[in-house]
Parts: sequence; C-alpha cells; structure tokens
Amino acid sequence: MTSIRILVGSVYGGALLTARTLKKELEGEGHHVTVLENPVLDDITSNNDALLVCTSTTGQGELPANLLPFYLDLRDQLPQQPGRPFGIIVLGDSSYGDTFCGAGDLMEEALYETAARKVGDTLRIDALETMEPEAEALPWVRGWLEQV
Ligand SMILES: Cc1cc2nc3c(=O)[nH]c(=O)nc-3n(C[C@H](O)[C@H](O)[C@H](O)COP(=O)(O)O)c2cc1C
Repeated sequence: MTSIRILVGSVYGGALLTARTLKKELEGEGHHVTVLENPVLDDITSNNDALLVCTSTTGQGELPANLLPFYLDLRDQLPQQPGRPFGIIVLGDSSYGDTFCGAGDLMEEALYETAARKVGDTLRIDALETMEPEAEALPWVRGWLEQV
C-alpha cells in the first residue's frame, strides 16, 4: 500500500479528471490517494507521501493558474525533500511545438531543487493523439508505483 498525493494543474478539467480516475482505480487496489486541486506547500511538507504531478500546460508552456501559486512558493522556499519520490504526468498538445508539455518540465525542475527523487520517465499525453488522457495515465501509474 502506497500513500500518494496528486498535485493537479488543470484549466479545462482533463488533468483533474485524470487525477480523479487514478484515485478511484488506485484506491480500489488498496492505495491511499489524495487529490490536491489547489495545493499549498503545507500539503507536501506535512507528510512523506509519494508525489505525483498531474498537470496540463497552458499559455506558452506555462502552469495552470490553480497550480501556479504552489510552484512559485516551492521555488521561493525550496523546502528540502531529500529522496522523496515524485512522478510527472503532463498533458499538452504537440501542435504547440517547443512548449509541448512545458508545465511538466517546470514542475520537474522545481522538485529537483528540493532534492526530491524522480521515479520513472515523465508521461507526456498529447491531446492531438488522445481524447482520454486517463486511459494512458492508468497503465503508466501502475508501472510508476512498482518503482516508488
Ligand atoms: C490557451 C491554451 C494554451 C495552451 N498552451 C499549451 C502549450 O504551451 N503547450 C502544450 O503542450 N499544450 C498547450 N495547450 C494544450 C493543453 O495543455 C491540452 O489541451 C490539455 O489537454 C488541457 O488539459 P486540461 O483540460 O486539464 O486543462 C494549451 C491549450 C490552451 C487552450
């Protein structure tokens, strides 16, 4: 059994639906999952749960407004999380070119600066290729959990 905190960034609800689907499925398999729609730093510093970012990309490779305050506080305060496992699921659209899935890179950089430990490769979900991000996220997260 693993305790997981999902940090959600979403504009139109795709990433949020993905996070909620993961919670439902993983809790059915005995894990404990907290979905954070408006995360604050205390949501991660008050526990040692594995961290899973599930965010879309907006603007020009930017973070959605609901995740941005968390990101800025994380960058400002850099609460050290040595060895803490994290994973990244990022939604984007490859037609945006260079900024494809940029939000995931921003979160990865910030978490690395806290000395957290990345587990698995980033899952990049391309809106051009799928209308069901949760269908890609579910098998990925099962593999991720085996490495956490
Ligand atoms: C205004 C706007 C800007 C976007 N900018 C980017 C971008 O820079 N890079 C990218 O990969 N996707 C970009 N996207 C695509 C979204 O990330 C993608 O559609 C995603 O599935 C939306 O997820 P959500 O429903 O959780 O917000 C943008 C979409 C919109 C509407």
